[in-house]
Amino acid sequence: MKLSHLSALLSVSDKTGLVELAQGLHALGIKLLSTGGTAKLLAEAGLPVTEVAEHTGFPEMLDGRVKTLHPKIHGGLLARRDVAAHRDALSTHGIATIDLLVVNLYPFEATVAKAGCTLGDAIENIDIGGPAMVRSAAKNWNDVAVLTDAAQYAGVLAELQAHGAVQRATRFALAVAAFNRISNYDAAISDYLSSLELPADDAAVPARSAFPAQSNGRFVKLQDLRYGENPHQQAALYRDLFPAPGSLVSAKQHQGKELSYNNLADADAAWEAVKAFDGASDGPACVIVKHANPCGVALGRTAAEAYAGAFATDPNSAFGGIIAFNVPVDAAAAEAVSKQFMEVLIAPGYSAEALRILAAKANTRVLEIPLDAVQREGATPWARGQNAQDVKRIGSGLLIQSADNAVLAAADLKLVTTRKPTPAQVADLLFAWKVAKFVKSNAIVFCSGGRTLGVGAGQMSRLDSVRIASIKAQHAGLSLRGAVVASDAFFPFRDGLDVLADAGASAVIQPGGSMRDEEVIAAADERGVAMVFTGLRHFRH
Ligand SMILES: NC(=O)c1ncn([C@@H]2O[C@H](COP(=O)(O)O)[C@@H](O)[C@H]2O)c1NC=O
Repeated sequence: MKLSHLSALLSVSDKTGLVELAQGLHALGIKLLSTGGTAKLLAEAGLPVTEVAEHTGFPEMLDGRVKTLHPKIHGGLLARRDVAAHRDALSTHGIATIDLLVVNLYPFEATVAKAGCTLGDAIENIDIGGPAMVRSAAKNWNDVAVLTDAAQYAGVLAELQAHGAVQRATRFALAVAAFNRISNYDAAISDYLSSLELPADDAAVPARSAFPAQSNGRFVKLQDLRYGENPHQQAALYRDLFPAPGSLVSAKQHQGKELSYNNLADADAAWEAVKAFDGASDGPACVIVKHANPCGVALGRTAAEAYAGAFATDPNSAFGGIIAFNVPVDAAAAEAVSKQFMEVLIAPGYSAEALRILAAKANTRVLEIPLDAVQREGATPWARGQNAQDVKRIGSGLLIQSADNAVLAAADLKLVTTRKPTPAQVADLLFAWKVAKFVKSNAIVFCSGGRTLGVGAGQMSRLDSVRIASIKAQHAGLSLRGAVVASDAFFPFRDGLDVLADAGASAVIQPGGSMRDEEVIAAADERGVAMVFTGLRHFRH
């Protein structure tokens, strides 16, 4: 097929797949027009290409700041082929139409992500001519196909080969993708510039705030949801433009009903909590979540053992829960969880046998989220598979904070009582503290032997959370004798300490910092309870 009346303008920073695309276009008879570096590459590949400078009669200038900003380019992209006056204007001024635009932009995002990026480097990587052409072509999508991503090349080439033209629906989709790309590009520029402190000169690396003067959220829709938190609310699921490895939005669903809004919210709570335990160093962990709170968390030698511990904490609440593991689910774990009704099961993997067993629970949503790309010791929260920031919507506003990614070690604990916790108690205190972080405030978590025994969540009074946690343990038939307790924030009075000591607790972990710390420490000493302070609070609202 010869499409010799068509011409394509190619101007790309990232040259991936470019030669193959240009070869395909050339084979169809499409004329190639290109900017300096791109033209050079095409010419080296033996393709006949006209340089933009030759086409416009104007040299590229100002270190490439002006290359394609010319009426011969923008006229060729913007002219409506169905309007006689546009066609006349083109012929009066000797402007040829451009039917296909292939552009990707200077790598601004990658440049500013590098440590040591100077203000000057950042500014030089703001592409001007590229986005201008993309806008022109995308506005005139009825007549021009605009490609802004190498992933689009093969499909467009195949359409040209099959139909001799790019289909209308494809041109529209390409235009939408093009506007999304330049909108994301401009948002990245705005984020960068509005977050920095102007340095003395352009050769300096500017200091940047994590909270830019304008926040430009960039999210991509994954799916519409049947409804929101309640059936009268509409909802959809979005992912970050660049999701962190091991995050819920990258889940593969093996089976089960469509995920609902509440399923996703609870699944995220369960997954983030179980991921806090490293399968390699902590061993298998299982978290069961109901209404965004863990109702059971346990470690075990196997996934099945971890599940048994988590389930035993609160079998009533576990019904219809979300179950998450930090290690692959084997047949034994699949058999074990299959005995209960669960909404969602999440794990980094499943054995073939486990998937076969779970298939019998056809409605259960079974999600797989690989954890291999997560770097436990990664330099950034993103590399560690965590959000760097938390965002909460308030009336006409947002609250943005750095995420609560703090992790505590035994060496960080401050002993405040005469009685010292044993090494086994210290391990349990750290386990309880990790769990408390994922429980809504006021959070109280009784634990022993690497498993929860009673969880008090979301109460307006800390004392009530202690009472509820101990009552729940009683209902589950679990003794709290010798248990350890984590409190997400300090005890304001000794009463909470007294209730947990009455329940049988022998060691407590809490931030400290109350006006009445002395009173609470005295109560612990009086009751023979060992207590450590973390100096760190884990409020979760
Ligand atoms: N200044 C211009 O008129 C201009 N026109 C196109 N560009 C960009 O130049 C790049 C390609 O340059 P080259 O073909 O020289 O390697 C592309 O990323 C394209 O978006 C421009 N560069 C910057 O604005």
